[in-house]
Amino acid sequence: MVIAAVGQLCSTANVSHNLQQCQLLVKKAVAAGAKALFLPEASDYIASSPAETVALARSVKDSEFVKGLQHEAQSAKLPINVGIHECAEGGEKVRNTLIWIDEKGSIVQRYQKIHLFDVDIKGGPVLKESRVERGNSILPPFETAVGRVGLSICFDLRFPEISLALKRQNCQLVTYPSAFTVPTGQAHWEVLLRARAIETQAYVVAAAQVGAHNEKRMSYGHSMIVSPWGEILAELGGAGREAEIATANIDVDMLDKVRREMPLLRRTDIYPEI
Ligand SMILES: O=C(O)CNC(=O)[C@H](CS)NC(=O)CCC(=O)C(=O)O
Repeated sequence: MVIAAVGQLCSTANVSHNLQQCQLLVKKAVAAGAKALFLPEASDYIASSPAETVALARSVKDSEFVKGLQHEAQSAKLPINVGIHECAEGGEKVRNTLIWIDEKGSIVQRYQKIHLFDVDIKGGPVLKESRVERGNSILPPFETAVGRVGLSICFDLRFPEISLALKRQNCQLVTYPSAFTVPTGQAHWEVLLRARAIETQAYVVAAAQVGAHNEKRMSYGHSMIVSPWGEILAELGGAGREAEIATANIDVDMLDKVRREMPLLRRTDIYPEI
Protein backbone atom coordinates (compact mmCIF):
# COMPACT_ATOMS: atom_id res chain seq x y z
CA MET A 1 0.00 0.00 0.00
CA VAL A 2 1.11 3.51 -0.74
CA ILE A 3 -0.18 6.90 0.41
CA ALA A 4 -1.55 9.51 -2.03
CA ALA A 5 -2.20 13.10 -0.95
CA VAL A 6 -4.78 15.46 -2.37
CA GLY A 7 -4.17 19.18 -1.80
CA GLN A 8 -6.65 22.03 -1.69
CA LEU A 9 -6.06 25.78 -1.87
CA CYS A 10 -7.61 29.05 -2.97
CA SER A 11 -5.53 30.40 -5.86
CA THR A 12 -5.80 34.10 -6.69
CA ALA A 13 -4.11 36.30 -9.29
CA ASN A 14 -1.03 36.44 -7.02
CA VAL A 15 1.15 33.72 -8.56
CA SER A 16 3.98 33.86 -6.01
CA HIS A 17 1.53 33.55 -3.11
CA ASN A 18 -0.11 30.57 -4.84
CA LEU A 19 3.33 28.97 -5.19
CA GLN A 20 3.96 29.48 -1.46
CA GLN A 21 0.65 27.77 -0.68
CA CYS A 22 1.57 24.82 -2.91
CA GLN A 23 5.01 24.60 -1.29
CA LEU A 24 3.27 24.35 2.06
CA LEU A 25 1.11 21.52 0.70
CA VAL A 26 4.25 19.69 -0.47
CA LYS A 27 5.67 19.91 3.08
CA LYS A 28 2.40 18.55 4.50
CA ALA A 29 2.33 15.70 1.98
CA VAL A 30 5.91 14.73 2.80
CA ALA A 31 5.15 14.81 6.54
CA ALA A 32 2.17 12.51 5.90
CA GLY A 33 4.38 10.00 4.08
CA ALA A 34 2.71 10.49 0.69
CA LYS A 35 4.31 9.14 -2.48
CA ALA A 36 2.49 11.61 -4.77
CA LEU A 37 0.71 14.94 -4.32
CA PHE A 38 -2.27 15.95 -6.45
CA LEU A 39 -2.97 19.70 -6.73
CA PRO A 40 -6.02 21.46 -8.28
CA GLU A 41 -6.74 22.84 -11.71
CA ALA A 42 -5.34 26.35 -12.23
CA SER A 43 -3.14 26.14 -9.13
CA ASP A 44 -0.81 28.76 -10.65
CA TYR A 45 -3.55 31.44 -10.65
CA ILE A 46 -7.24 32.21 -10.95
CA ALA A 47 -7.68 35.63 -12.49
CA SER A 48 -10.69 37.94 -12.44
CA SER A 49 -11.16 38.30 -16.21
CA PRO A 50 -10.33 36.41 -19.41
CA ALA A 51 -7.89 39.21 -20.35
CA GLU A 52 -6.05 38.84 -17.04
CA THR A 53 -5.99 35.03 -17.48
CA VAL A 54 -4.19 35.51 -20.80
CA ALA A 55 -1.88 38.22 -19.44
CA LEU A 56 -0.65 36.00 -16.60
CA ALA A 57 0.02 32.95 -18.81
CA ARG A 58 3.62 31.83 -19.36
CA SER A 59 5.21 29.02 -21.30
CA VAL A 60 5.95 26.06 -19.03
CA LYS A 61 9.69 26.67 -19.22
CA ASP A 62 9.35 30.36 -18.31
CA SER A 63 6.84 29.90 -15.50
CA GLU A 64 8.21 30.79 -12.05
CA PHE A 65 5.34 28.78 -10.60
CA VAL A 66 6.21 25.61 -12.53
CA LYS A 67 9.96 26.00 -11.94
CA GLY A 68 9.28 26.51 -8.23
CA LEU A 69 7.26 23.30 -8.02
CA GLN A 70 9.82 21.35 -10.06
CA HIS A 71 12.43 22.39 -7.53
CA GLU A 72 10.12 21.44 -4.69
CA ALA A 73 9.40 17.99 -6.20
CA GLN A 74 13.10 17.35 -6.62
CA SER A 75 14.15 18.38 -3.13
CA ALA A 76 11.23 16.56 -1.49
CA LYS A 77 11.58 13.57 -3.91
CA LEU A 78 7.81 13.78 -4.32
CA PRO A 79 5.95 13.50 -7.66
CA ILE A 80 3.44 16.35 -8.14
CA ASN A 81 0.41 16.45 -10.41
CA VAL A 82 -0.65 20.07 -10.89
CA GLY A 83 -3.05 22.05 -13.07
CA ILE A 84 -1.63 25.20 -14.67
CA HIS A 85 -2.15 27.66 -17.51
CA GLU A 86 0.29 27.94 -20.38
CA CYS A 87 0.23 30.36 -23.24
CA ALA A 88 -0.93 28.99 -26.57
CA GLU A 89 0.72 29.80 -29.89
CA GLY A 90 -0.18 33.30 -31.04
CA GLY A 91 -0.52 34.70 -27.51
CA GLU A 92 -4.31 35.26 -27.73
CA LYS A 93 -5.31 32.13 -25.87
CA VAL A 94 -4.18 29.94 -22.99
CA ARG A 95 -4.09 26.20 -22.49
CA ASN A 96 -5.63 24.56 -19.47
CA THR A 97 -2.89 22.03 -18.79
CA LEU A 98 -2.16 19.28 -16.29
CA ILE A 99 1.44 18.26 -15.74
CA TRP A 100 3.09 15.39 -13.92
CA ILE A 101 6.37 16.38 -12.31
CA ASP A 102 8.38 13.31 -11.27
CA GLU A 103 10.48 12.96 -8.10
CA LYS A 104 13.52 14.26 -9.99
CA GLY A 105 11.72 17.49 -10.83
CA SER A 106 11.20 16.68 -14.53
CA ILE A 107 7.91 17.24 -16.35
CA VAL A 108 7.14 13.81 -17.77
CA GLN A 109 3.46 14.16 -18.78
CA ARG A 110 1.40 17.05 -20.09
CA TYR A 111 -2.35 16.82 -20.75
CA GLN A 112 -4.46 19.61 -22.21
CA LYS A 113 -8.13 19.80 -21.13
CA ILE A 114 -10.35 18.58 -23.98
CA HIS A 115 -13.79 19.76 -22.81
CA LEU A 116 -14.14 23.46 -22.14
CA PHE A 117 -16.55 24.84 -19.54
CA ASP A 118 -18.92 27.24 -21.22
CA VAL A 119 -21.88 27.68 -18.93
CA ASP A 120 -24.55 30.26 -18.37
CA ILE A 121 -26.92 29.08 -15.64
CA LYS A 122 -29.87 31.36 -14.90
CA GLY A 123 -29.27 32.96 -11.50
CA GLY A 124 -26.09 30.90 -11.21
CA PRO A 125 -22.57 30.84 -12.55
CA VAL A 126 -21.66 32.32 -15.91
CA LEU A 127 -18.21 31.12 -16.85
CA LYS A 128 -16.75 30.81 -20.30
CA GLU A 129 -13.46 29.29 -21.29
CA SER A 130 -13.61 31.17 -24.58
CA ARG A 131 -9.97 32.22 -24.26
CA VAL A 132 -8.85 28.64 -23.75
CA GLU A 133 -7.48 26.46 -26.54
CA ARG A 134 -9.04 22.99 -26.55
CA GLY A 135 -6.79 19.94 -26.22
CA ASN A 136 -7.16 17.16 -28.77
CA SER A 137 -5.99 13.95 -27.16
CA ILE A 138 -6.32 11.61 -24.21
CA LEU A 139 -2.91 10.44 -22.99
CA PRO A 140 -2.20 6.78 -22.27
CA PRO A 141 -2.00 5.96 -18.54
CA PHE A 142 1.54 5.92 -17.11
CA GLU A 143 3.26 4.14 -14.22
CA THR A 144 3.77 6.04 -10.98
CA ALA A 145 4.42 5.15 -7.33
CA VAL A 146 0.63 5.31 -6.76
CA GLY A 147 -0.36 3.10 -9.70
CA ARG A 148 -1.03 3.65 -13.41
CA VAL A 149 -2.39 7.19 -13.65
CA GLY A 150 -4.78 8.61 -16.25
CA LEU A 151 -5.09 12.39 -16.61
CA SER A 152 -8.21 14.49 -17.07
CA ILE A 153 -9.34 17.90 -15.78
CA CYS A 154 -12.44 19.31 -14.03
CA PHE A 155 -15.27 19.63 -16.59
CA ASP A 156 -13.89 16.48 -18.32
CA LEU A 157 -15.42 14.70 -15.29
CA ARG A 158 -18.85 15.00 -16.91
CA PHE A 159 -17.79 12.88 -19.89
CA PRO A 160 -17.38 9.23 -18.85
CA GLU A 161 -15.95 8.39 -22.26
CA ILE A 162 -12.53 9.65 -21.13
CA SER A 163 -12.32 7.59 -17.96
CA LEU A 164 -13.68 4.53 -19.78
CA ALA A 165 -11.04 4.97 -22.48
CA LEU A 166 -8.39 5.25 -19.75
CA LYS A 167 -9.77 2.16 -18.00
CA ARG A 168 -9.59 0.19 -21.25
CA GLN A 169 -5.90 1.12 -21.30
CA ASN A 170 -5.56 -0.36 -17.82
CA CYS A 171 -5.57 2.81 -15.79
CA GLN A 172 -5.72 2.34 -11.98
CA LEU A 173 -6.14 5.93 -10.82
CA VAL A 174 -7.92 8.80 -12.58
CA THR A 175 -7.24 12.44 -11.67
CA TYR A 176 -9.77 15.29 -11.78
CA PRO A 177 -8.00 18.45 -10.62
CA SER A 178 -10.82 20.96 -10.47
CA ALA A 179 -12.21 24.41 -9.80
CA PHE A 180 -15.90 23.55 -9.58
CA THR A 181 -18.44 26.29 -9.04
CA VAL A 182 -20.38 26.16 -5.77
CA PRO A 183 -23.89 25.43 -7.21
CA THR A 184 -22.70 22.75 -9.67
CA GLY A 185 -20.44 21.33 -6.99
CA GLN A 186 -23.29 21.00 -4.50
CA ALA A 187 -25.47 19.32 -7.10
CA HIS A 188 -23.01 17.04 -8.91
CA TRP A 189 -19.44 16.82 -7.59
CA GLU A 190 -19.60 13.82 -5.24
CA VAL A 191 -22.02 11.85 -7.44
CA LEU A 192 -19.87 12.29 -10.54
CA LEU A 193 -16.62 11.39 -8.80
CA ARG A 194 -18.05 8.27 -7.18
CA ALA A 195 -19.73 7.22 -10.43
CA ARG A 196 -16.43 7.54 -12.34
CA ALA A 197 -14.69 5.42 -9.65
CA ILE A 198 -17.41 2.75 -9.62
CA GLU A 199 -17.72 2.38 -13.40
CA THR A 200 -13.96 2.32 -14.02
CA GLN A 201 -13.18 0.31 -10.87
CA ALA A 202 -10.28 2.69 -10.33
CA TYR A 203 -9.18 5.18 -7.68
CA VAL A 204 -10.36 8.72 -8.32
CA VAL A 205 -8.25 11.59 -6.99
CA ALA A 206 -9.84 15.02 -7.27
CA ALA A 207 -7.92 18.02 -5.93
CA ALA A 208 -10.11 21.10 -5.82
CA GLN A 209 -9.87 24.86 -5.60
CA VAL A 210 -11.80 26.26 -2.64
CA GLY A 211 -13.26 29.60 -1.51
CA ALA A 212 -13.30 33.12 -2.95
CA HIS A 213 -10.62 33.74 -5.61
CA ASN A 214 -11.77 37.31 -6.23
CA GLU A 215 -14.98 39.33 -5.88
CA LYS A 216 -16.68 37.43 -8.68
CA ARG A 217 -15.57 33.88 -8.32
CA MET A 218 -15.80 31.16 -5.72
CA SER A 219 -15.00 27.42 -5.81
CA TYR A 220 -16.69 24.52 -4.09
CA GLY A 221 -13.70 22.68 -2.57
CA HIS A 222 -14.42 19.19 -1.17
CA SER A 223 -11.28 17.58 -2.61
CA MET A 224 -11.70 13.84 -2.54
CA ILE A 225 -10.07 10.46 -2.92
CA VAL A 226 -12.53 7.70 -3.87
CA SER A 227 -11.82 3.95 -3.89
CA PRO A 228 -12.52 1.58 -6.82
CA TRP A 229 -15.57 0.44 -4.82
CA GLY A 230 -16.90 4.01 -4.68
CA GLU A 231 -16.12 4.74 -1.04
CA ILE A 232 -14.93 8.22 -0.11
CA LEU A 233 -11.57 7.53 1.52
CA ALA A 234 -10.66 11.16 2.17
CA GLU A 235 -12.49 14.44 1.85
CA LEU A 236 -11.68 18.08 2.58
CA GLY A 237 -14.18 20.82 3.41
CA GLY A 238 -15.66 23.85 1.69
CA ALA A 239 -14.80 27.55 1.97
CA GLY A 240 -13.08 28.96 5.03
CA ARG A 241 -10.15 26.60 5.24
CA GLU A 242 -6.49 27.30 4.69
CA ALA A 243 -4.37 25.25 2.31
CA GLU A 244 -4.69 21.66 3.45
CA ILE A 245 -4.23 18.06 2.38
CA ALA A 246 -6.00 14.76 2.89
CA THR A 247 -4.49 11.35 2.32
CA ALA A 248 -5.58 7.82 1.52
CA ASN A 249 -3.95 4.46 0.99
CA ILE A 250 -3.84 3.28 -2.59
CA ASP A 251 -4.20 -0.49 -2.53
CA VAL A 252 -3.72 -2.08 -5.93
CA ASP A 253 -4.55 -5.55 -4.52
CA MET A 254 -7.96 -4.22 -3.46
CA LEU A 255 -8.45 -2.75 -6.94
CA ASP A 256 -7.57 -6.09 -8.55
CA LYS A 257 -10.02 -7.83 -6.21
CA VAL A 258 -12.88 -5.48 -7.18
CA ARG A 259 -12.17 -6.08 -10.89
CA ARG A 260 -11.85 -9.84 -10.39
CA GLU A 261 -15.00 -10.22 -8.30
CA MET A 262 -17.19 -8.06 -10.53
CA PRO A 263 -15.84 -8.13 -14.06
CA LEU A 264 -17.45 -5.42 -16.17
CA LEU A 265 -17.42 -7.15 -19.52
CA ARG A 266 -18.64 -4.79 -22.18
CA ARG A 267 -21.09 -5.75 -24.94
CA THR A 268 -19.16 -4.09 -27.71
CA ASP A 269 -21.12 -6.23 -30.17
CA ILE A 270 -24.10 -3.99 -29.26
CA TYR A 271 -22.53 -0.58 -28.58
CA PRO A 272 -19.25 0.83 -29.79
CA GLU A 273 -16.05 0.28 -27.87
CA ILE A 274 -14.64 3.48 -26.40
O1 LIG B 1 -10.56 29.73 -15.05
C1 LIG B 1 -9.42 29.27 -14.93
O2 LIG B 1 -8.40 29.97 -14.87
C2 LIG B 1 -9.26 27.79 -14.82
N1 LIG B 1 -10.39 27.06 -15.32
C3 LIG B 1 -11.47 26.73 -14.61
O3 LIG B 1 -11.57 27.02 -13.44
C4 LIG B 1 -12.56 25.94 -15.31
C5 LIG B 1 -13.13 26.80 -16.39
S1 LIG B 1 -13.96 28.26 -15.86
N2 LIG B 1 -13.60 25.51 -14.41
C6 LIG B 1 -14.42 24.50 -14.69
O4 LIG B 1 -14.28 23.80 -15.71
C7 LIG B 1 -15.56 24.28 -13.69
C8 LIG B 1 -16.47 23.13 -14.06
C9 LIG B 1 -17.67 23.07 -13.21
O5 LIG B 1 -17.83 23.79 -12.24
C10 LIG B 1 -18.73 22.08 -13.54
O6 LIG B 1 -18.53 21.21 -14.43
O7 LIG B 1 -19.79 22.15 -12.91
